[in-house]
Amino acid sequence: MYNEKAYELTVLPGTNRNGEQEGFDRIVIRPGDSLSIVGPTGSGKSAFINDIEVLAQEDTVTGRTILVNGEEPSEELVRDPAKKPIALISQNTRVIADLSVSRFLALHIQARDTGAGRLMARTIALANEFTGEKIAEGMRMTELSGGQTRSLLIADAILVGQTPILLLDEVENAGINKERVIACLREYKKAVIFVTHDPYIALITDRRIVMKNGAVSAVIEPDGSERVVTSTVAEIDAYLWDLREKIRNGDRVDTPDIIPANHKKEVVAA
Ligand SMILES: Nc1ncnc2c1ncn2[C@@H]1O[C@H](COP(=O)(O)OP(=O)(O)OP(=O)(O)O)[C@@H](O)[C@H]1O
Repeated sequence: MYNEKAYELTVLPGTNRNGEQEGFDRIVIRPGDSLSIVGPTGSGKSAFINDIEVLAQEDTVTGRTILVNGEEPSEELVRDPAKKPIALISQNTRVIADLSVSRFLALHIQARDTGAGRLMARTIALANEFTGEKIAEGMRMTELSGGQTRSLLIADAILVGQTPILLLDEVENAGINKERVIACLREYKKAVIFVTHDPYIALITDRRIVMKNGAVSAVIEPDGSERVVTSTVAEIDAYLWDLREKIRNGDRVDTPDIIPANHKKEVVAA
């Protein structure tokens, strides 16, 4: 089982779209780390996490190398899906097996042979912490909404697959509670890398990697200067989450103010 072994990934630089060397030395990703990958459309965000997903060895378009625990990964780690320490969940991830939620989880639990009791109920309960629309055991996998599917797959990767590294590609618009996902991944000591256009995710991750022209152009670590903005964005995000739920429920919305006035002043003063 993965959780018995900690995995550390090291990304070594490749080249940008003009074939020029990237300007970083190495990026090390440890258990419990959260990273976001930001940058304009076409800047190479997906290519970056694809390198991690395939454990690139200078054999992708970027020429990057990924080391696992400081070494070139074994063939088994790269090829065997049951051994691979990485799960990629994107906004396009769909489940095509026509199974109920409980059957899908039962098959995965059986395949992973975790032998832990109540794992199915715990996985569904965890998924339900991530999504606003509750998932029930008897629902068909193919009938789940995008948000429900992503929530269940993230919970499944954490509890059943016990995958140490999660790559989440633009899942923010999919109706999942990002804050809860990040807190949970920290709690379970998972490393998580978000490809994101969402300012809130970018601000609450431990590091943000900025992409330009196919290369990493900066690695930004919080230094406290963004603290006030982050807490304001948290409030806006919570407000929007609530608003979305109300509108989805068919309610009228009449909440007048998004941010308390004192907060606005702090932001202006910052
Ligand atoms: N270092 C690189 N060298 C050569 N080609 C690259 C490099 N990085 C990315 N590319 C190519 O550039 C194109 C755009 O990259 P990618 O899809 O990763 O961008 P993105 O930032 O994820 O875009 P979007 O936000 O639209 O999803 C792809 O065809 C990709 O293969």
